[in-house]
Amino acid sequence: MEERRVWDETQLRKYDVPLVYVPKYRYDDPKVQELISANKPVIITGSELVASALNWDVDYLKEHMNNSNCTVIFSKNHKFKYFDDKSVRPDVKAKFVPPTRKVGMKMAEFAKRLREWKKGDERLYLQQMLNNTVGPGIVHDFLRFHWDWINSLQKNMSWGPLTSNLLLIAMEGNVTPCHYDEQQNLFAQIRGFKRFIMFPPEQFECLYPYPVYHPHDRQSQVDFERPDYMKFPKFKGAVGHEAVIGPGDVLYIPIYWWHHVESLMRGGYTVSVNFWYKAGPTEKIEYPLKGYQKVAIMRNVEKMLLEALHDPQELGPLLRALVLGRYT
Ligand SMILES: CCC[C@@H](CC(=O)O)C(=O)C(=O)O
Ligand SMILES: [Zn+2]
Repeated sequence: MEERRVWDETQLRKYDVPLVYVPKYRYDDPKVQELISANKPVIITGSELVASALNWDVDYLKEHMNNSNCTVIFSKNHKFKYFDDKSVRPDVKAKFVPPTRKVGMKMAEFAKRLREWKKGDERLYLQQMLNNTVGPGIVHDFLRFHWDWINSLQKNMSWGPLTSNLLLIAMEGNVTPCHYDEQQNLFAQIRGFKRFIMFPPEQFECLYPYPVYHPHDRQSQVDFERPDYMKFPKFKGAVGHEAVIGPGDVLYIPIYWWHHVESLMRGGYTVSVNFWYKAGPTEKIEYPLKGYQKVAIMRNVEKMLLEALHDPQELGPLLRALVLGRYT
């Protein structure tokens, strides 16, 4: 049946990227397991995975997890580009300008800042791992997640262990720029609507990730709002897979798939919980290798060459000498 639209296209940001739609199926439809085992994205409805948390708004969370110290990210614009400057070399870190800043605060303070936010203020994005500092009310809701469904999925897909559940509370219009993760992800939407634009690992060449040693490792260098086609010409060839999810929906984001994520403009703040799983063991290696396996190989080659060469500036010339006129 035609579902009632509670959002419209004007709430989506416009990018110069052709899009195809991610399919949507009920959780008990065999297509869901078929797509997930093929590492393809799918919107899963009716799973009731986080039905016990559909009442998680900031007032309820303030009530039941106010002893937790939550990580809140501040940004001067709507983009929250992830960075990790802990593991980078001192010379790289010295040159790096972090695009956002992290502050620890209680849920009550976050709720207050959300309420009192006005145009021109830094935007906020709460990104906090659910841990044993949450109150008994949250534990109660968490224990009532539809674990037997997701545990059977984890087992059938021979995924590794669940590593974490991240609670995400974003202001309307917030954007997490395009990046990939090295974990399987079941992304559960609780409040508001989020839009994903995803690209398979095979489109690595269109998305130009930062060097592995950079704080923005795994993030695309392409600014979707103002793509630099001189520097990133192959971005013209990118084709995105679009999914818009709302309360009760779960989106499967396959490991190594690129994803740009935004909370719909004028849609109010959004609440989500993700489920990150380590990859399972690779059964039989089949040739030709899959896109994601080649990405993993390229990451290892970069790391090995950096280890051997020491100076990142030497990596380009060496790889050019290795490849140009010989493998091209
Ligand atoms: C820090 C994680 C943010 C999330 C995207 C989003 O909801 O803004 C994501 O990228 C993921 O779940 O992998
Ligand atoms: Zn991600």
